[in-house]
Amino acid sequence: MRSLHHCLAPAKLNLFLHVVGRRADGFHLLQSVFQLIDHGDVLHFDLRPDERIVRSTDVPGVPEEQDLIVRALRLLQAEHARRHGRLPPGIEVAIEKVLPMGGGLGGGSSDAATALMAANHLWQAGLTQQELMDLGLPLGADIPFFMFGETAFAEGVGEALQAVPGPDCWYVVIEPGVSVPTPAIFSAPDLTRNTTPVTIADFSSSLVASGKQFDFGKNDLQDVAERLFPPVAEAATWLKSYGDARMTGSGACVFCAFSSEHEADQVLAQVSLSGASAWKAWKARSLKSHPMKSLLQNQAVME
Ligand SMILES: C[C@@](CO)(OP(=O)(O)O)[C@H](O)COP(=O)(O)OP(=O)(O)OC[C@H]1O[C@@H](n2ccc(N)nc2=O)[C@H](O)[C@@H]1O
Ligand SMILES: Nc1ncnc2c1ncn2[C@@H]1O[C@H](COP(=O)(O)OP(=O)(O)O)[C@@H](O)[C@H]1O
Repeated sequence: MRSLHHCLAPAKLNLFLHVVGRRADGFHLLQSVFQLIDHGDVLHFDLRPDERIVRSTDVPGVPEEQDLIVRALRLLQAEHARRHGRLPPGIEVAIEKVLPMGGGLGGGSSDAATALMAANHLWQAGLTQQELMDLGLPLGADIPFFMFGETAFAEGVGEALQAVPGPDCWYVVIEPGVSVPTPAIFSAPDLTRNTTPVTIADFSSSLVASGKQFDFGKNDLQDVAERLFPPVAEAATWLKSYGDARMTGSGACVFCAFSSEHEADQVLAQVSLSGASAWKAWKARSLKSHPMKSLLQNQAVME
């Protein structure tokens, strides 16, 4: 096989995100539930006649050499060479960028995870899921989750993952029109860093009690993001009139869950009437499993 086209790099939402401590190196210890949704970037991969990793699409603000996709593919190419004694062919990657940067949707990490899964297959590199997760972690804390590929309770900096049942629901997501740099949030002096740890059972029993998991906990990064980036606060306040709206990741996007597509459509119609021209709003459905998993299984059958 020489190509893999139309590979989704889905976004994630953090259904809650607690900061429970700090590591000796300054990184923050988190607890979160990560949920995949059916909205994301679309990537296309073609093997090359030479050994170069090349990005054929311009991504504003992200030079090719810094792109997480290119960096991830080079890491895997080197690992392949270490294991098999030769460099595999290069790859040309084209990106249909849909997800905003600095949106808390994990776009860059998801792109990198999809690229690693696609290249592992195209090159027949043979890395296990755990080996791919370990390879990706230094590039971005969310990369292991995307490779894990199902709703997960995450601890550590996001690398310790356990599957949990996810809600089947629709989300309205608002991009408030600002990009939030993650370091600005974690370095804020007023960030709450000592939330009492919860257990998976606490989270799961909230589903049994309420029939929905999205009203569990809170996003500890939200107060700081709202103070530093007022458009985040404006979008969150507006969306809160329709349910338990909150921010994802370190921002800037805010989301609210609904049990039907119809309810989500009704809220989206109100966004259009709100007059907030800087906002971009869309709906997405929760995903049970990463689409690359079934794509790769089907491709394997077709070979
Ligand atoms: C908080 C999350 C939740 O998903 O935010 P989003 O990126 O999705 O918004 C992620 O774990 C973000 O992880 P990651 O994407 O790797 O963060 P980076 O941008 O590389 O981190 C930038 C900087 O933030 C600080 N940082 C990051 C993660 C963490 N757990 N503790 C930290 O203190 C570090 O100083 C780091 O150098
Ligand atoms: N392929 C990529 N897509 C998006 N961002 C990328 C990519 N490669 C590197 N980056 C860098 O990662 C940063 C974080 O982007 P992203 O993961 O989309 O946001 P967030 O972590 O807030 O969800 C961007 O500002 C950009 O500098």
